Amino acid sequence: MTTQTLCVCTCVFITAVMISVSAERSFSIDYSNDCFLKDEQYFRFVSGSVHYFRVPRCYWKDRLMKMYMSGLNSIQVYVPWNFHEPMQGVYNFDGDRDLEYFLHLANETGLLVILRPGPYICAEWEMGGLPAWLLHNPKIILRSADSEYMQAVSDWLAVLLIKMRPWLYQNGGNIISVQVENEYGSYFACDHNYMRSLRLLFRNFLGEDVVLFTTDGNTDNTELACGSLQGLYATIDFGTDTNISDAFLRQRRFEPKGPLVNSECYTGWLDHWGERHASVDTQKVSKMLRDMMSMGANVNMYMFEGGTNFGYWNGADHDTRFRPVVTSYDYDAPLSEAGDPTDKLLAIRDVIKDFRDIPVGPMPPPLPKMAYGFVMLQKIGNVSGLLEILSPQGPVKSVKPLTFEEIKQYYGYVLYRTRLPRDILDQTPLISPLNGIHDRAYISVNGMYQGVMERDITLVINVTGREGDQLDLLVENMGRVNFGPKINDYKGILGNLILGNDVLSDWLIFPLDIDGVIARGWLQSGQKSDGKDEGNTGPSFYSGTLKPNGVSRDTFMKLTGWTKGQVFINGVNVGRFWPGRGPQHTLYIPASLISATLTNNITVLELEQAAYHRRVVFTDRPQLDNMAV
Ligand SMILES: CCCCNC(=S)N1C[C@H](O)[C@@H](O)[C@@H](O)[C@H]1CO
Repeated sequence: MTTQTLCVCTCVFITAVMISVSAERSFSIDYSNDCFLKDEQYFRFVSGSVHYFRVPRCYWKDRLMKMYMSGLNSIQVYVPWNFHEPMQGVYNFDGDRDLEYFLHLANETGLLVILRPGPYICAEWEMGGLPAWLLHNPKIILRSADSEYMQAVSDWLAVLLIKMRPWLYQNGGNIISVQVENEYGSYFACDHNYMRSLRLLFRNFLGEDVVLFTTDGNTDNTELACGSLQGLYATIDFGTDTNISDAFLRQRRFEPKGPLVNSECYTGWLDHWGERHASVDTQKVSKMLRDMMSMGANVNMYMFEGGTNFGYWNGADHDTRFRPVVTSYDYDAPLSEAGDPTDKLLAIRDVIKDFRDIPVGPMPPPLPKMAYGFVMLQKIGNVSGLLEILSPQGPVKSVKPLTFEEIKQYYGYVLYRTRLPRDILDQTPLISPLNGIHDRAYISVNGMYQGVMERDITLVINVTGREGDQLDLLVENMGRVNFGPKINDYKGILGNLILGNDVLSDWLIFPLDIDGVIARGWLQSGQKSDGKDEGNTGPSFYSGTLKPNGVSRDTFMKLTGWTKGQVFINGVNVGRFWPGRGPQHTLYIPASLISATLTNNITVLELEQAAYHRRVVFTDRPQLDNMAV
């Protein structure tokens, strides 16, 4: 047989296989029998939400296996646009961002996937998943047919959805359906042209036979009226505080035929700093699940595994005031933040087993935890004194303050510096007249800490000083609003600051590469350490070492006596701490960040007042509750 003949035969064989595979695989809606069909057979999904972007890659299989052993046949997963396109036109799908590897693991575990690529996802994630670089144009209308927004959306979806197409069930993958936008009916714009444009893009990139759907809250019909669209199957979301029959009646008004679907059945709820820890009663969750499954409904439990808002990724809500979400996304979910099965999971599994066969075998046990004990930290220096390292390119000079977005830094911290225009020997108010501190500013005069200004809470602070003294405001982005009309959430100092009768001007604005500097190990204890205790010199870095003990285990870091800041473990930003506000009092540290053999570096950015004892402790249990610190 000639090579050419062999090649032709091979192509024919592969084509035949692909046709036979694709011919057998299909996922669709059966409007006659009000159900989904998988390969032309009745199918009901029992699903749980898990966010790969909130779980270290090394733990994805662990969480997926526990979800499978719980009796789920599907998972539901968002795709945060800002997680994958940090700068416009720059894409990252590596490591903890390797979505296709996550899909592969789900497939390997026997789990189908309900994909929710947004482009907006809400999810208590920074700006609801939208990239902050969209805000370069202050006139942009997010989540609308705005041409600049739609161009960016189209470019992003071209990258993502072309990647996703082979993963569709009918193409041999495990994605059974794809959500367009997210609770669009809850957004003020109600722009049907926007939804029509998205529908066209999704169809263009994914083909005509994928099940596309929408999800909307259902407190009243306006949400579904603005969020649904012909050609996208309308589904709803609700929790234990909703009457199930009433809810599905509202879905039926928009989908008179087809499967009943609750796309977000809330198993718990999110936590904001300074508020009581949210929890949802297990019995209520079990009963709601049983009732819905008895009706033949398709259910996705939001969340099944919540995970963690590592780094700066938490979002915020803003109704009456700015309410940033905590680092933990435990969500009181069936799997804890650390992936441990809870009583809620066991109760849910007991319900599911009455409706479908669940895998035989034990539920994987909680992963071992380690109480590594105390670590003493040493002060390295304050932010104001480390600018040469933290801001090597130097400041941006501007008569008036510029926002984070204007200097093209999107997350973390920026230092704003100016000089006092005159002697102010008496306590003089420093005011942000337009409530323009977004979100917290830590204020120092000549390196001596004065206090905090905070969005919506502390708009005035009294300072004193002499003409020409250095006034520093370290401004923190606490996370962009992820829900509602204020998601175009600019950060930094918005508008001018007034000191007494003076408008402060002639600013030096320092972008800070804190994460890069710490990841490169350029900030170690003993370096520029001032050693002596010269009072509170404002936001400062502290570091110490956790000696290896031959064991690398999950652990929880407790910062009793510290005030507020950021933790880095071996150069990785694990998130914010704020024990004085709570309800979160420990930070989850996955074992993947702890070396069993090398000395572990612990770096803390303390924004306000360090613990006098300079100690932190690594314990074997989390504390996310309303107990005193
Ligand atoms: C406090 C307002 C919360 C708004 N978000 C709501 S209703 N939710 C629906 C939203 O679709 C989902 O991404 C999550 O954000 C969920 C809450 O966990």
